[in-house]
Amino acid sequence: MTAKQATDHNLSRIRVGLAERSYPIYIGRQLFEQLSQLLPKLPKQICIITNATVAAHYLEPVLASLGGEHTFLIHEIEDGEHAKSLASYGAIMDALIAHSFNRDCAIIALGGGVVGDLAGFVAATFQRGVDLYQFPTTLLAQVDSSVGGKTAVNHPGGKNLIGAFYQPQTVVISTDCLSTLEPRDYASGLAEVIKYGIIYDADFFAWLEANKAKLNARDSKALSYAIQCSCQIKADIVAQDEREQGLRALLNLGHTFGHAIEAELYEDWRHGEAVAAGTMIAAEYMRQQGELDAAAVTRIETLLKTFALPIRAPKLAETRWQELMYRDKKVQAGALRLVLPTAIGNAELRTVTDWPSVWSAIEAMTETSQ
Ligand SMILES: NC(=O)c1ccc[n+]([C@@H]2O[C@H](COP(=O)([O-])OP(=O)(O)OC[C@H]3O[C@@H](n4cnc5c(N)ncnc54)[C@H](O)[C@@H]3O)[C@@H](O)[C@H]2O)c1
Ligand SMILES: O=C(O)C(=O)C[C@@H](O)[C@H](O)[C@H](O)COP(=O)(O)O
Ligand SMILES: [Zn+2]
Repeated sequence: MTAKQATDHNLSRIRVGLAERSYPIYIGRQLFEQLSQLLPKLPKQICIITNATVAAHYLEPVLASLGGEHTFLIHEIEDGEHAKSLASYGAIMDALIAHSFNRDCAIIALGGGVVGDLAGFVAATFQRGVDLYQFPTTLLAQVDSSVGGKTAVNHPGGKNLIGAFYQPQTVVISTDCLSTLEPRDYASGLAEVIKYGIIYDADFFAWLEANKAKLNARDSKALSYAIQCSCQIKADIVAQDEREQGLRALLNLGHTFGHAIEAELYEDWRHGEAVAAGTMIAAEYMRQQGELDAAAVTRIETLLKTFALPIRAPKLAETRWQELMYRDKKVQAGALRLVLPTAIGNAELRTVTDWPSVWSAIEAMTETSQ
């Protein structure tokens, strides 16, 4: 049965077209119940990486729909950003080896971005690479982390410092998962959705503004549209620049600041929350440079606030900001490179050597300055 014949009429399919290999993203309702129709025949050995929170809701339908002819290794990691670690990675490798998993096994990531990034790095490196399937269950993972092949674990020194580009075979987005998501995790995903509007698509940004009430109410049609647009934009960008030589860096809007916040306060800040505060600093920087009009900054702030996302950064010492931001993967020849919005719908990657101007924007956008 092909995707088009699958039982859910709302099913849509986006292709991530890469030079070496393309893959589909399926988006629809109750897709975890239709896996045998959507996916090619999977190998006998399947390792599902998940956590207890997600497993309680979605493991059973996934197992039932994949069928009984497989040998399953279910590996649950701890819940939280701290689990995106080399220790978790090592524990999964130990389990795969202890259970005699071979190179023809498949890894399924069932969970949010933490599970997806970690499972992706496992798949990229176990026996030099095995098939990876992404089943994202948070909004953030559905619109961003499951697509495009960035896999990673964190290091105490910073976010995503150890990882690989490794594309999945298929991404299956079952949108009903979002009904069980905590409000802060839902909003965190919306921060990455808003990012796409700012960097790439002014019409999409305006649509988000017009549909904010529906999105706040998790209206399924509005959500489905937002997920499809987000995945399409990400697929377009990744298809043009898989390894982040240029264009793809735009997906990092707000992240040089956001990753610094997360590295310092990951127990308290969700990824999307840190990205939201970081986006405001980037926008304020451009306003201070006279390159983004105040009305655009206000539109970004208003939309982020609508979803209860933080629009101000926590107070950190200037030296700590510098130390953390200069660990960013975009740093080149010792210089910061920041993604900076020039208008709603457009952003540029710029080398910035004038630290005082960056600090001025950070200071203006810190909590105490409200
Ligand atoms: N690879 C990429 O391109 C990329 C892109 C964006 C973010 N990321 C990474 O993703 C991570 C953040 O992902 P996240 O926001 O999904 O966080 P997460 O994976 O920690 O999930 C958030 C919370 O939601 C719970 N959860 C997951 N699905 C659920 C569901 N359907 N119902 C109820 N609870 C559910 C999780 O157990 C967790 O407690 C960060 O590490 C970030 O760096 C990666
Ligand atoms: O896919 C990308 O490219 C992104 O930058 C998406 C980001 O939302 C994501 O948080 C990513 O993991 C950040 O990448 P990093 O290279 O800064 O670690
Ligand atoms: Zn991100």
